[in-house]
Amino acid sequence: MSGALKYRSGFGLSRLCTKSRICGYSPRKTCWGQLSPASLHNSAGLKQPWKLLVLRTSPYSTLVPKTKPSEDKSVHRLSSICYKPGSQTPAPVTKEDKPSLNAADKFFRQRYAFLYSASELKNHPINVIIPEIVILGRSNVGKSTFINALLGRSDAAKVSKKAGHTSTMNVFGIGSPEFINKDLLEKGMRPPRHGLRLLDTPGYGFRSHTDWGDTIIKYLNKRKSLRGAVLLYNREGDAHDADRNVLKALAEANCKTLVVLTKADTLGPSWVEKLSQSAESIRPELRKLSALQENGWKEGTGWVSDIYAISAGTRSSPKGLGAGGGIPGVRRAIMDMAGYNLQEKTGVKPENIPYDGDIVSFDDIKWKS
Ligand SMILES: Nc1nc2c(ncn2[C@@H]2O[C@H](COP(=O)(O)OP(=O)(O)OP(=O)(O)O)[C@@H](O)[C@H]2O)c(=O)[nH]1
Ligand SMILES: [Mg+2]
Repeated sequence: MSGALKYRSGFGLSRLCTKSRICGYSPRKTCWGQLSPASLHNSAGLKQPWKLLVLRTSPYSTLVPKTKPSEDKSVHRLSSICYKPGSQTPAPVTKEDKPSLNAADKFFRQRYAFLYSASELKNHPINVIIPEIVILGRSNVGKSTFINALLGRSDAAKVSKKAGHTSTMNVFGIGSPEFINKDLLEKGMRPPRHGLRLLDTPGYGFRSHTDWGDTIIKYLNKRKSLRGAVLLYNREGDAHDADRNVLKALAEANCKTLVVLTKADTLGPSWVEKLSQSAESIRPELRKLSALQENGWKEGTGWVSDIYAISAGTRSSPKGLGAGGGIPGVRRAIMDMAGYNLQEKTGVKPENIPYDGDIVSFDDIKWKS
């Protein structure tokens, strides 16, 4: 990721504003289920997502209560379950890790707002400056639960035992916008209210719809503010054809990819070995895929070689895992993918360095699907 602009923060964050991604678009219809296309509705059951957007982007203060009754305090603040290549045990959290884990923790918990639901690419409002991270995975793998855990809450995204619950792309704004380069805002544009956007998506596979997949594939290829994808695998890490198709789509779109194994708590006392086996089985697939790409989607640059694990949806976990285990490490990895530099020393005042990269175009809203 080439950085042209750098801000320094007051509490240990800085953001690298990157040049826009350029990627080809080839429509595919192989992902997101085999069910017959249904007429798409947004999460409130309305057929006009734009109206929903207007209704739900009410002033920020009404979206985030001052008291946080549902704040989930079960996640240990600085835990991380990260399997580095060749290692059979998770990398220990060291003293040096703590400031960056802490900074990511603050950023994610600081503020959030539900912004809008979109069932088609053209329903996504223009966003030229706030980095976006999309969460992908099979139906029921735990995407919505994962978003709640990242935010340190239990009620932001709707969770269900029933597969296929999330049926639109639901977008959350999080963190402070203080490191975003506001120079890129055109006259009349609203200043950013968040530092990052997270997108919950409908799952693929069981009870999914082809239309959902088409929309997401278009989003991966066209959205210039997209900085990366978190691909959730179930705990066994067993890749289905649907997972492979999505990985291929990410590779072809040259979208930076972070793999996270979910539901680690269900693995029992030998979770360390089982997760290690999963990580070791996923990496060769990623390597095989990146060998076929000529667009730069390689280990390290195209996909993150560290594989993370989490147990997001439960308070009781096997020994050593901890309730909500691993979430803080993933928060930091997401911020890294989004272009934030968490290694900066704290207490440094913001500093502007002129942007010399491409100006991100304004065209998101004009695309027709
Ligand atoms: N034990 C355990 N259960 C989890 C975990 N994460 C999610 N779940 C459960 O898995 C089920 C599905 O979770 P969701 O977050 O709704 O899954 P999803 O991927 O958003 O599902 P769709 O929106 O249908 O694609 C729910 O019953 C969650 O409580 C986890 O880490 N551990
Ligand atoms: Mg969901």
